[in-house]
Amino acid sequence: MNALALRDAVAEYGTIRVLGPLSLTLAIGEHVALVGKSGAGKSTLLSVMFDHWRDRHPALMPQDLGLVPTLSVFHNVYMGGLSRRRGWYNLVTLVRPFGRDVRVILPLLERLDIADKCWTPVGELSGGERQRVAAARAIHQGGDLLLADEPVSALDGPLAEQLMTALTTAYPTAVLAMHDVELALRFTDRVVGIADGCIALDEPSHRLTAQDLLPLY
Ligand SMILES: Nc1ncnc2c1ncn2[C@@H]1O[C@H](COP(=O)(O)OP(=O)(O)OP(=O)(O)O)[C@@H](O)[C@H]1O
Repeated sequence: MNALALRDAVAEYGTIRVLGPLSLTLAIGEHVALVGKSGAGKSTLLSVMFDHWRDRHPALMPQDLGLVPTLSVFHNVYMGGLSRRRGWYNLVTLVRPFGRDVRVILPLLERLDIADKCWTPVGELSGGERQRVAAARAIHQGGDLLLADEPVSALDGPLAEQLMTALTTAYPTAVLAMHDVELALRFTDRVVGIADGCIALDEPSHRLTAQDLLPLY
């Protein structure tokens, strides 16, 4: 996979420009945090990346998670790999999952500390549990590139760290919008600060402290 580049990207809602023009190159193997205050344009930038790099089949973990509340945790995670199976196989799975898929998905749920909810409908889970299901689905999808919007916003402490570890280990290249700057600095290689839809800061994480990011807020 070659480097991923955006050149003079813009996004508008109606006649109002909310992003760009903005250029950014992402090296393969790089974990990048997008930081900035609410409304700065982080989600918009992630969706521009998703559209622009669609041919790389990025895994997307959207802010609203996009889970199906009536389906079980297992089935929501299984959906990450839907395109790998034939239609009939997916239909049978809806009624009676195959053992080989359970043997793949259950250990993933165990790693994220949510295996006990495997057969629970997602609509009955807490916000933090749902976030871990969405992360498991993104990991189950597999691929080279992850785009995640606030993937650990409903978690804190060890669970947030566990999820950040799982996501950054599963995906060699990732862009993660994050509001927890301490976590962003610890788990990513590079921080891109967004302000008013433009890049206000772009530095390797090891050169930054949380204090350096304060002017973005
Ligand atoms: N559907 C929409 N219609 C019109 N304006 C929108 C829409 N979605 C977002 N915006 C505007 O675009 C700008 C950027 O929003 P965006 O969601 O990208 O910010 P963000 O940095 O992700 O914020 P947050 O941290 O709160 O999620 C904001 O001014 C927002 O009001």
